[in-house]
Amino acid sequence: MNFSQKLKEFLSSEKSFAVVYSSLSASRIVTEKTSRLVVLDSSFNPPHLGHWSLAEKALKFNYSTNSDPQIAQVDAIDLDVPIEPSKNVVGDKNSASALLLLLSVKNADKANLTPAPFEHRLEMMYLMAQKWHQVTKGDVSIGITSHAKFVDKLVAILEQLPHPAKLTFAVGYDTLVRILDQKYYLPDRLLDSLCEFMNTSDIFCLTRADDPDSSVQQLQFVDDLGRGHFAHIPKSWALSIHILNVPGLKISLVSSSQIRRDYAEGRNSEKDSILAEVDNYILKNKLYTE
Ligand SMILES: Nc1ncnc2c1ncn2[C@@H]1O[C@H](COP(=O)(O)OP(=O)(O)OP(=O)(O)O)[C@@H](O)[C@H]1O
Ligand SMILES: NC(=O)c1ccc[n+]([C@@H]2O[C@H](COP(=O)(O)O)[C@@H](O)[C@H]2O)c1
Repeated sequence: MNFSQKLKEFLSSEKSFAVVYSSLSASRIVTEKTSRLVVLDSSFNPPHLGHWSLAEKALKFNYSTNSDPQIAQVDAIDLDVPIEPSKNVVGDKNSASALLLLLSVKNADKANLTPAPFEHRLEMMYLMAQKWHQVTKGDVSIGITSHAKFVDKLVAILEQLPHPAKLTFAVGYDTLVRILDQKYYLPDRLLDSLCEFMNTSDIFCLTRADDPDSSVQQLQFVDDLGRGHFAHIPKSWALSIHILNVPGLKISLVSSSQIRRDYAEGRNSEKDSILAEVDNYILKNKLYTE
């Protein structure tokens, strides 16, 4: 797939969101049957199995009981052994959910960080999307946004949905904390800025093992939120935040920056953290060599 033209068109347009690929026909991201669209927003630099796992868990999650139907089973097996995409993530039960891989060309914190050009990232996202569709049989699309903040991403995506669907933003704990950080909304109040977002969409959050906060502290943060421990955050918002900790999940240690360092230093350790197709692409195109 050649994304250069689509990327060029997007960057030179006034648009803040565009769909550049979909497993559905006519670049549709949802159908009339889709009740939930899971949005995985990232700089995909490169896409890795931590992203895959986050999407997988967000799609499998039971939002009505606030639980992961497979967590008991996952606990019972040896989580230290395989790090591979698991099969049949999206079964019939979840057939009304779809995944949107969203490339952010602007970041709320990092200024113009482009170790791999956007064309390459889109190609790698496409490899992940193809694999996702092949393994899970689920609907998946790829979008680009120029919005850095989630509140703005939500509005831009909703504007282009041909059918109404609930949006669930799948994020790691480090991102959840930043979504709720007042500093991104100044001079406005967090309460005013996020109210609509929290009332209309969900956040699915996976704990991260590489975070300075322990998994217990990460779970506690959302628990405290629901108890109204933060004066500037309404406790009702916790109803829209679903946090999941999978004990021993090795993939929660993976990060794009670590993978880039591993490639630059010629280590082989990154192979366990990305799809083989993405690994081949990185090597073929000599990405992250310095
Ligand atoms: N291993 C992981 N487990 C859970 N969430 C993850 C994991 N890796 C990334 N995420 C989440 O995926 C989203 C997009 O991640 P991002 O592109 O920033 O990846 P990253 O690997 O953290 O990148 P970088 O190391 O360059 O900061 C963020 O919400 C992030 O918290
Ligand atoms: N308040 C917010 O909505 C907020 C804050 C920090 C990062 N972000 C976004 O989260 C995504 C992931 O960010 P990092 O790559 O910095 O982990 C990016 O799209 C970034 O712009 C949003």
